[in-house]
Amino acid sequence: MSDCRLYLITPPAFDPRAFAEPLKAALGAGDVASLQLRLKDASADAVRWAAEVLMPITQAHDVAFIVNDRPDLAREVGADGVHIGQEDACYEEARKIVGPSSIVGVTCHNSRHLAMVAGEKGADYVAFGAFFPTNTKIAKAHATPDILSWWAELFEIPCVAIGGIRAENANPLVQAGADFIAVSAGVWDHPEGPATAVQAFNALFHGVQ
Ligand SMILES: Cc1ncc(COP(=O)(O)OP(=O)(O)O)c(N)n1
Ligand SMILES: Cc1ncsc1CCOP(=O)(O)O
Ligand SMILES: [Mg+2]
Repeated sequence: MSDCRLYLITPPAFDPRAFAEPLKAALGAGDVASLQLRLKDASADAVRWAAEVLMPITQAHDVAFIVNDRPDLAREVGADGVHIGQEDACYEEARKIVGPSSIVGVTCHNSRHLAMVAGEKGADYVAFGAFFPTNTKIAKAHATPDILSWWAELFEIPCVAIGGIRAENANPLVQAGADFIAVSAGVWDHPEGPATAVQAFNALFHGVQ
């Protein structure tokens, strides 16, 4: 059994009240560590409203709620943390806004250098990807599992694998030492529904030595 856990990313656009149902199904189906609210190009009010609807659900399941891109909104809505990319607020600014006890995660693409810099600054996790083709985002980089095994061997800070991951292709990433597998379409667009996808990921994590 591995210690790897699921890190869900919301679909790119959704109606919060309608999304509450698949979210409850996913979180009720098995272990999920966190949910990232990722609403690109949405207004601040849309992010606030989504957080208001979704956070009570994540809290009820003991799932961390992370806001993408916007440390200011993460703080305002009382999220557990923020995820920042290389073109978002810098680490220092994000940390200053969300405070010392909130989660700050940093995109590191396929770069060992970016990951070491983020870790040195105090990031709570580093994210590598994209590992597989994805329609969710035009990915800037392609990562391979060796960056996960390199990181896991040298550093204690958790690493996240992201990009086109489904239960069927995740095994090499789990084997390589990913602490979290970040997934959007692989859960929300699963042909048998999000609950089946969450179960399949957890079965994989439990089966890996
Ligand atoms: C867990 C996780 N990893 C990577 C990303 C990508 O962040 P970024 O590079 O800033 O791109 P956008 O997601 O903002 O389009 C992420 N969101 N989450
Ligand atoms: C946000 C992000 N960053 C790199 S790939 C990606 C998309 C993740 O979504 P999916 O799991 O649907 O590929
Ligand atoms: Mg970003």
